[in-house]
Amino acid sequence: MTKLPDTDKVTLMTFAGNFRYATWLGCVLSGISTVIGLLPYVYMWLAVKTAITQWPDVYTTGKLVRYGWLAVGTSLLSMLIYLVALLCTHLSAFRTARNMKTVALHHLAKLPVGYIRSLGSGKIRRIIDDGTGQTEAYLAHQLPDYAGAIVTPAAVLFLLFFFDWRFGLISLLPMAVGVYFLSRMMGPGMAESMKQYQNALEDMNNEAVEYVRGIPVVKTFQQSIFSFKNFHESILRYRDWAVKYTLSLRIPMCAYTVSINGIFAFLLPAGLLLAGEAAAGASGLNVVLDLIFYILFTPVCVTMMDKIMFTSEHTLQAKEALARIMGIVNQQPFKEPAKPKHPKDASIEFKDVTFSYEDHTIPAVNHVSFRMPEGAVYALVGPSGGGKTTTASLISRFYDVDQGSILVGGVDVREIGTEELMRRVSFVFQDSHLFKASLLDNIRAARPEASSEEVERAVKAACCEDIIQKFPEGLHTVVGTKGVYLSGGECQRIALARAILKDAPIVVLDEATAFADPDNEYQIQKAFETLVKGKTVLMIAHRLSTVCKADQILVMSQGQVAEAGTHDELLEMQGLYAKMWKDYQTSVSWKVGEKS
Ligand SMILES: Nc1ncnc2c1ncn2[C@@H]1O[C@H](COP(=O)(O)OP(=O)(O)OP(=O)(O)O)[C@@H](O)[C@H]1O
Repeated sequence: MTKLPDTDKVTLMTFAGNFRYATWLGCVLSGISTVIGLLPYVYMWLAVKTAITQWPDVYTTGKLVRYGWLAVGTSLLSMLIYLVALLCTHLSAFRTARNMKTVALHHLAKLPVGYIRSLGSGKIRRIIDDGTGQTEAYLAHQLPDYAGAIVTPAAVLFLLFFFDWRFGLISLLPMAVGVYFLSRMMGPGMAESMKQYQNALEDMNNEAVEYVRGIPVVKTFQQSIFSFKNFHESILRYRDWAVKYTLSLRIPMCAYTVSINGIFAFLLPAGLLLAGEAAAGASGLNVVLDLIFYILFTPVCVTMMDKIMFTSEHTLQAKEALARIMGIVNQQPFKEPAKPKHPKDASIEFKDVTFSYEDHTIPAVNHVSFRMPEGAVYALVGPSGGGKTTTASLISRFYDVDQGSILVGGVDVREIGTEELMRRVSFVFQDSHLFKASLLDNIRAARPEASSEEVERAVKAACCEDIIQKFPEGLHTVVGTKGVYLSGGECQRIALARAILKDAPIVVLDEATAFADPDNEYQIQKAFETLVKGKTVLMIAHRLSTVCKADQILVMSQGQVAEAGTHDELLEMQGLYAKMWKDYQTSVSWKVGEKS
């Protein structure tokens, strides 16, 4: 895909590229097919007329049979043209959806991790996956149908007035009333309703994902009602919206349906009246024959109006889906420096850093300053919600600071090119994610150009050999398929192999041993020692035993560094750390079943 034009000029056809001609061709063909599709009604009526007027010598002129075949032929021709039309629109629709997805996903990869987290995976999936699906269905089916539906009125009007203008006028009257109510339903309020509809669905998606992710916790703690609350509330919000929306459409929808389906109620009495006036003879018969035509033909008008109504709704849905995808595409990635600078070493310095999450008034990190020389091991500890994870994530620019600056190797992280910054920092998260790919590819994600030998060395250094040996396909085993699942601790060891392969000079570790059993923890510690050798390490830990040997321990509380020093210095201070240490000692000495 070439570069996108300005946002207000972006339409679905922008993503179709040259395939837009296929869409236009499909729409024109659909219009032609619809007009040809009206002819069978005319031929059927001509056949009926022939049968009545030439009775009993119906077959002598051969007209009846000819009209019959013409009705079948035009009907088949209309279907064939429609088939070709759909073929064209499908080709373009698939291409458009693919391009939209590619553009959105490529752009998403450039956006700050913080933005992606704030959006939530349920919402992202709905916007990109469902949004492109909606536009695909719209371009493939609804747009050609719409093209047919808007071409039809001209032909319909012509036919309505061609046979008997009086019946034409009578048929048109209820249709005009229908159009009036249709326009009331499709007004500007409808666009707003579509927005609310998408919002409610996205909310429900996010909450559903959160709920499913939390099911193990729900089951363990028997908290079904409590944990279902958010999901339940999002369903209730959707229900309220749906009920309000349905009620608001109740009157115009009923009036619309009654008027367009009520054409017969006008036609029949008018037909009787006009036939009565024309009295007996040829003109009376003509009126009856014309009436038959209108009775045959007006259901086509009803179908046409319905198509216009439903397509208008789908047009708004597709527009809204495009707007939401463009919302992601227009999100600016962090500005790349015009002249990127290169860090001179692997030191880290926080200079009076303050950061608040969007829509939060209390800063998660509040005037934090510290300096880590190259090769130092620092630990972040402190009560939950103290700001440890946020502090660590600011180093790799998951978010940009509000005040102050973070220097890596003496250079502000905003002046380092994103790729270089990513190369210099390895992040091992609490819940290390493995892709649904082979173990080899999972480890190689850190450095795609790494050879198999380098991956094997990393596997050995991260003590992952036992994991690999468990599977007959070894490193080529695909995670997440055919019952191949790894425990939390095993995932972390693979993540450590990934980080070892990356060999970045700075390592940020978030709760690396949190999910591990004793055996895994031992292996993780061994892998961890290999990983951090000669590196600058910032480690977040709850288990204080793992941070005793750190060069500096920063105790974070309410977004600030409350205390800093070595383990011994902090114990001497008799402050927050000393209290945490005492609590920790008590907790490790607990024995199950022992009375305190
Ligand atoms: N994505 C987010 N959006 C809004 N607020 C957040 C977000 N992540 C964290 N916070 C808030 O920022 C504050 C600091 O959170 P942070 O996760 O950094 O603390 P922490 O010390 O790492 O906690 P824990 O030890 O429980 O992981 C908390 O008040 C938390 O509620």
